Amino acid sequence: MASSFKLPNISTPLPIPTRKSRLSVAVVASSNGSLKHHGTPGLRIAFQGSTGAYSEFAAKTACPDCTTVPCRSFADAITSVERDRADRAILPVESTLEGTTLRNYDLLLQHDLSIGQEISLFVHYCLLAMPGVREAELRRVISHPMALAHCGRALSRLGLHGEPVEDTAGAVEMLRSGRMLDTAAIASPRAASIYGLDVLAHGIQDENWNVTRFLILSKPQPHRTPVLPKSVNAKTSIVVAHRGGSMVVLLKVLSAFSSRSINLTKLEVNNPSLEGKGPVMILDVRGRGTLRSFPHVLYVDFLGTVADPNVKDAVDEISAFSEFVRILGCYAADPNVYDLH
Ligand SMILES: O=C(O)C(=O)C[C@]1(C(=O)O)C=C[C@@H](O)C=C1
Repeated sequence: MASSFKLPNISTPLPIPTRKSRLSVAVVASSNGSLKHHGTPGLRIAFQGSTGAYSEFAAKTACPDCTTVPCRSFADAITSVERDRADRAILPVESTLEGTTLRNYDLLLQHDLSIGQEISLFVHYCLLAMPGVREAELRRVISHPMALAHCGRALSRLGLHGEPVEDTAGAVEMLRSGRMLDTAAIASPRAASIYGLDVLAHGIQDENWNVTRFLILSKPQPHRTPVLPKSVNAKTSIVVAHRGGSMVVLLKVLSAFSSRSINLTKLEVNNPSLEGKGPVMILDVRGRGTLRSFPHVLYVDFLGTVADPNVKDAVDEISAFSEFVRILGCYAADPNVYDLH
């Protein structure tokens, strides 16, 4: 049965990224010029990893005055917000090299947090080693699995075996504390300077255009519609769950948006059964707060807010033919890609 669409839980809008943060972040893409820049001192943003992780840098770029809260896992970062140990959690959700990080989307779907902000970072990877260690002395490389995957060509060229650890900065910390002289880490130049390591090679990612998009999540504030400044382009993220053939639903979803001239910025089918995996679990935040399972879902991001009747009509139409629709958040679309210098 189709779920009826109601206005979603939407969090208070989060601070919009500054073009140049205290960390000397250079904005590479041009700003649309309409965003206001401000920070929220004292805001605590939970991230997965150790100080110096890319996620931490993304949080600091999005909100320069925030305090970052390191967590062991992305799930812990979410729990920190649920238990009021942090105000926000930041999750990487897609990268140009690997596509959508489905594991983090699963977390997003299984918890009652809303997306309040997005930020995209150029991710430049460096090969780091203990001071004085030369490339020829290296036997292995440790890093976050995503970083190892993004630097596959460099690893083969070096003839080095990659071993996954929790996060990029955690790998650097391990080198430092274990005084590992035969091991390198893949991490950011910022992590190298925080932990006092040498950078043996810069920009070792397989592709130059290596961008990771992060979402900043907060507890939803019930019955609040987004209060986004008029000058800001709003973006909404939804998940659409269905049981029938995903192609039919896909076409219907496209038609609901195209007939109203609503621009999509993301459209992805997640059908885990194709890889022999279990169903997608989604927390029904509007119903009994239970986890519901669906064989496949669509992730859709589009420009606009549900406060706009045209957008609301589109979502109502989708709700009428699908099994379940959840609004994941409505936030300021950020056209920039930020760079780490
Ligand atoms: O390990 C880190 O530094 C992270 O912030 C995590 C993470 C990820 O999970 O994708 C973030 C961005 C980079 O693509 C590599 C790793």
